Amino acid sequence: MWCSRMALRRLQRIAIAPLNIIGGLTSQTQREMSTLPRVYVTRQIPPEGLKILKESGQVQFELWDSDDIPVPRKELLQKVKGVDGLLCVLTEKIDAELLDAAGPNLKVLSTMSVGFDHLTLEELKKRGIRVGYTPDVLTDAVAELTVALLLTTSRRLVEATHEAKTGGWGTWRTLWLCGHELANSTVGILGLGRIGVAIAERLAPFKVKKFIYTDIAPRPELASAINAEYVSLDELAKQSDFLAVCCALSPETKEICNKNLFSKMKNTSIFINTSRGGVVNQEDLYEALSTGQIAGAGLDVTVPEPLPTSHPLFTLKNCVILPHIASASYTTRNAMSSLAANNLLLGLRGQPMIKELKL
Ligand SMILES: O=C(O)C(=O)CO
Repeated sequence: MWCSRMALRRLQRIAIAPLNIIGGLTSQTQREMSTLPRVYVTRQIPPEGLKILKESGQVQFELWDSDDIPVPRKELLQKVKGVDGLLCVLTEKIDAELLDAAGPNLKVLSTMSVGFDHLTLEELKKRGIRVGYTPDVLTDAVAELTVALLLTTSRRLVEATHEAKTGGWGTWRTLWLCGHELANSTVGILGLGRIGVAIAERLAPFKVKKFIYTDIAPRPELASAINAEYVSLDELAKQSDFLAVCCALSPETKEICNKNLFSKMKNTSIFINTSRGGVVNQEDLYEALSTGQIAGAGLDVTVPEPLPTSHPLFTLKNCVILPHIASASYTTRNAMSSLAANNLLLGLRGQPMIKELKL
């Protein structure tokens, strides 16, 4: 009895180590370890999530121990062989090839993201793999960043600091670096969900006159919280002084922001995207910005990511581009990693996850 408790304690300590340092254990502990579900983690996730996995004593896991470079596809296809669970981030494409490489043991996938356009859901469903994701915990951070990006773009802050630093700041001028203000404006939301509501709640104190939104269908419960009116996509384009894209990327929303939409927008409008780059046709956006069809764009997401520094959008003064940082606060990224770790562990125990996608 005493012996097996010791072994269990040792086992719990060892379970926190990446698989590749299992060697050197007694054969008894190795035998006990080998019965724990195997998990591959595709990124060095923030410490709170890692701690949950380590202290669970429930899994043996290996992780790609870097946050700077994603795991190379070839390595990933090797590492997933025979795993029971996979914890990934949004840079990993989870498709038929990867699921075939993993094989039939794989029962749970947990993504540390609210977006799931990197997952081939039909393939996961076909194989009976359960999927966890991380909504809600990032809503505040994404809404905050969206407001920051909107103001940065509409009040031309990047141009302004550049001018101040590089000698462009002459005398006080009456129309120099003028932008567009939120007071008395109409704000349009493309895709009204938790994040869209949180953005509107933060913008309302800026004396916005009206919120409008479009979606597949009206969403009265969410809309009533911000007193937003449901309109068609055309009306959204026509009426919005600020248009914030908050929809998920899907076959229906792919490049939904294109020439057709931009051509209906006002010349004074500001376009903001913190959802996914794929919802925008970037050539059409470049055209709209460079011809003055719209006044400015703030993008936290692009295709591809990273956007090559030689991309034409980087040449435009009226386009502010951020490197996909909407959820990047310490609190939020730790909360996302904890939720992803807990979803994974619950899934492997056959219990309901905290946040599980209905496939
Ligand atoms: O969670 C996501 O889907 C992101 O884009 C990162 O915040």
